[in-house]
Amino acid sequence: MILWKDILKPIAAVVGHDNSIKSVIQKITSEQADIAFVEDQGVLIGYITNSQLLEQIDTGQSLDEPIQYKDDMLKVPDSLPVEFFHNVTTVIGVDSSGGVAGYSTVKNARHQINELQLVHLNEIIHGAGVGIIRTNNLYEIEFMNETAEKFLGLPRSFLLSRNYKALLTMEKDLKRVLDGETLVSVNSTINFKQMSGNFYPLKIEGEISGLVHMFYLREEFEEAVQELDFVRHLYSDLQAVYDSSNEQILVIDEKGKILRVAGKFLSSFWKTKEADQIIGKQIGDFTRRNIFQPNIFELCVKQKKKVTSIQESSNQTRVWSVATPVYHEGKLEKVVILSRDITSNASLHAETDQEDLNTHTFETEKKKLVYRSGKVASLLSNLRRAAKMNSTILLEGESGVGKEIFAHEIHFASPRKDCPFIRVNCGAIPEQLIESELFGYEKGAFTGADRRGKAGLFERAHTGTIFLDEIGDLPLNMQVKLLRVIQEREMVRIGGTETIPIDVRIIAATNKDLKLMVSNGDFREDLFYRLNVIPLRIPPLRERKEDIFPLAVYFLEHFKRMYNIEKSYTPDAISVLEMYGWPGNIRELENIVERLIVFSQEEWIDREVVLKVLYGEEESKKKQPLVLEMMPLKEAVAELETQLIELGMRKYGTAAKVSEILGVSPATISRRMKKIKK
Ligand SMILES: Nc1ncnc2c1ncn2[C@@H]1O[C@H](COP(=O)(O)OP(=O)(O)OP(=O)(O)O)[C@@H](O)[C@H]1O
Repeated sequence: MILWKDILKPIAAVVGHDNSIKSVIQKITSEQADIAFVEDQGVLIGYITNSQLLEQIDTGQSLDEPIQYKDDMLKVPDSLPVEFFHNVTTVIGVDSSGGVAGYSTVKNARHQINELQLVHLNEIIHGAGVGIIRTNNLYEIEFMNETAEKFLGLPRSFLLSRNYKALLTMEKDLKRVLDGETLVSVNSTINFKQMSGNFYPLKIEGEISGLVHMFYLREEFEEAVQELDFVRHLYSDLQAVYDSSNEQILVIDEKGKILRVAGKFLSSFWKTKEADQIIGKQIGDFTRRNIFQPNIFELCVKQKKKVTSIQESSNQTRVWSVATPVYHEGKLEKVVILSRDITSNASLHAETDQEDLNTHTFETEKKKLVYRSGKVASLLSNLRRAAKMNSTILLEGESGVGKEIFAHEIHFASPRKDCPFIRVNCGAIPEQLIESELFGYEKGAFTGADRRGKAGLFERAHTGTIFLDEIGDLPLNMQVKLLRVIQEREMVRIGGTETIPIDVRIIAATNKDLKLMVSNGDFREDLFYRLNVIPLRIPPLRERKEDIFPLAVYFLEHFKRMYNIEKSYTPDAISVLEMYGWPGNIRELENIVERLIVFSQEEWIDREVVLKVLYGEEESKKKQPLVLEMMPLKEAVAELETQLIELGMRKYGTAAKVSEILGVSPATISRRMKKIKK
């Protein structure tokens, strides 16, 4: 609100009501005023301006004649807001003590109000990026805001009072504005800056007193348009990238609703054909229905940071996912999840194995054999001794104990180590192919055969080692043929006549009881005795528990490298692994470690997750100790005692403390410990 006192000017010249024109002109000139106020006995009764004096002279009056002053004047308290009154041209402001505080013409008051309103308007639109320039009706710049200053790159001190019309280059005549026209969307240039904006005539009391130019810089606007264009192109480029990407890109809102899917849609993971079918659904519904685990969105929201995890679906599709939270002004807005199918890597691995198995390429790379137990150490020393000789070795052991890896050890410890090592999985080759695979064929031997003929595995293993895995699965007719090769050390290709000498070291392996098979008539006795020259039994993992920890760490390292993530076991987790019975032996341990990586959501693989993975959700909730296999009671009690003492020693370090906790004498603990060490 504008008050009169804000705009009042001081009264410079006061004259008497009977003063001559001449004396008033002298008074106004000496005071450098353009208005003189008329008084009578100390009271202001009117006013006279330069132009009124000139009018009087114009009518032929002599300079000595008294002035003809005007009295359309009103006295108002100076603390009141400015308002305009009918038939009043000049206002005298009176202060609180009744004295004259100053004057203002109505025209000046309107002008001032306009000015202040413009300042006000500038404040309101400040930041909107609009330049404002106001001129008087001589085009002289009287007001400009900071944006105008910034846009034009010229300081206010330079521009104020300058002729805007002279500075401005534009396609329309600025005079039209002063004639009352509004010009909309006019391009103009000043100081090499291109502007676009509107020109408005500024009216005060119906009279045009100047113009207002409101504008923005064209380059800024065009930049914005270009930016928009760029974003549009970027979007279509990205769409193309997404479509050819191997990754699935998922955008989820802060509440877990799937907003968008781009890139490769992993349909088998979702168990859904089309990406459209998951849009709008809650991600949590999928994990609740166990379509896959874990809910990486939830992990990301909880941890408020980027998280990585392997997600596994109920149909064994595994994806490696990275979830990134997107924040806007400190608030979670969405989560973007990139997922890559790693099932294909795994099956690729299996396929290569399969291929090895079918084509039986040379497997010369030695696999690392990890162990810590005395049992494996002594087995290895026997095995290496046997390796030096050429005798046939029969490896016996449960499935998954690592028979192949021990066969490798034999080969690499033998004089044949630089020659081929050929693995034949007797159980995996179709019966009708087994003969041609083992012994090869001559060209044209049978329909579908390679025209050039093919060497069999025995030929390819010449001078090296042939590892006949799952020998118990070899069909009886093939057992006869194998026996002949072993006895005669020579063979003939299918369809061929030439005998080929064979110099191979045979290692056979089985997880079946071959003796029992012999007595059942399923395995030839003569072949059994030919193979069973040096039998070596590989103990199951439960009989060499000391190997569990180094193997678990070895596989964890392997998967950490494979998936490029960081995880470690807690000591309790290891204890649980060591207590487990491992019916599937090392192969099972390997699989379990991979699953632990999938299911552990933190960087630590803890006891709970191990229990869950090993025994399932329900079993894992049972109180320890867990007895999941049948065993003689005496053995079970001894096992429990051993585990309690070992756990106690790991936890408390001294026999005294352990005895206190277990409620037995320290002597009992020492005795048991001696027994354990044996
Ligand atoms: N001591 C070990 N150190 C490192 N890896 C091992 C060890 N023993 C076994 N493995 C690994 O465990 C897995 C199972 O081993 P392997 O295939 O040799 O078992 P197997 O006894 O031949 O089983 P099958 O019943 O199929 O004959 C393989 O990946 C193997 O590399």
